[in-house]
Amino acid sequence: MSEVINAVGLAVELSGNPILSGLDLTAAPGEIVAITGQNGVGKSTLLRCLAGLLDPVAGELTVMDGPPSDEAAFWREVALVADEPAWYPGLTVREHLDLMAAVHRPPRLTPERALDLFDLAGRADMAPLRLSTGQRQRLSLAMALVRPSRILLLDEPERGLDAEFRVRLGEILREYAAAGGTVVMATHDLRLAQVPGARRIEL
Ligand SMILES: Nc1ncnc2c1ncn2[C@@H]1O[C@H](COP(=O)(O)OP(=O)(O)OP(=O)(O)O)[C@@H](O)[C@H]1O
Repeated sequence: MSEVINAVGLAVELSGNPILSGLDLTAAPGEIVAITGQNGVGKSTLLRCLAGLLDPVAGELTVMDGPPSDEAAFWREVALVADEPAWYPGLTVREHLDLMAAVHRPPRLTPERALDLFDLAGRADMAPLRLSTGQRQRLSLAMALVRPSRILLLDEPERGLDAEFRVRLGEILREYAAAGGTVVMATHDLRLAQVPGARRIEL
């Protein structure tokens, strides 16, 4: 199986301070890689690097066919859920999902299926800003999962989620990987990091 992410000897600095050094990481289609470690160890920094939002100062990094780049062609294959997205004013929860399904063809999930899977059916006609924190996080994840992608990058996807939904999230990620996708997530949830089939990397 050929890897879709390959980092060798990666080093990253922020404002001249070394954050990561000598980091090796691989991820193949069908894999879930869970990056764990203490606050400030560099998990989000690593994800930003994999997303092409931050350039390493040393090492080799390949994501799919080359170095990651913050360009439309790259983002067509890569879905990132990190900070809360900017919600479109005037669009409901359902319409945010409709938008994803209309733009990214063919959608992985219909908006109706996503509303069910992410327990948002009862909130479909509300504006996202009227949702609770955990419901907004579920909408962020649902929008990423409606789109087709090869790589899913998640920064603390468990943020705001209740214990029951965290278990479901593990199942959703397993399904994504079983269909050939690659998940790389930074997490503080050790149960999520140990979802069957996940490989854990402690920074
Ligand atoms: N602009 C910056 N300049 C210098 N250092 C920074 C900058 N931004 C972040 N850092 C430092 O980089 C380190 C790594 O931050 P990062 O957010 O990647 O950690 P993390 O492992 O994701 O932490 P957490 O578990 O708290 O989310 C931290 O020590 C942080 O203080």
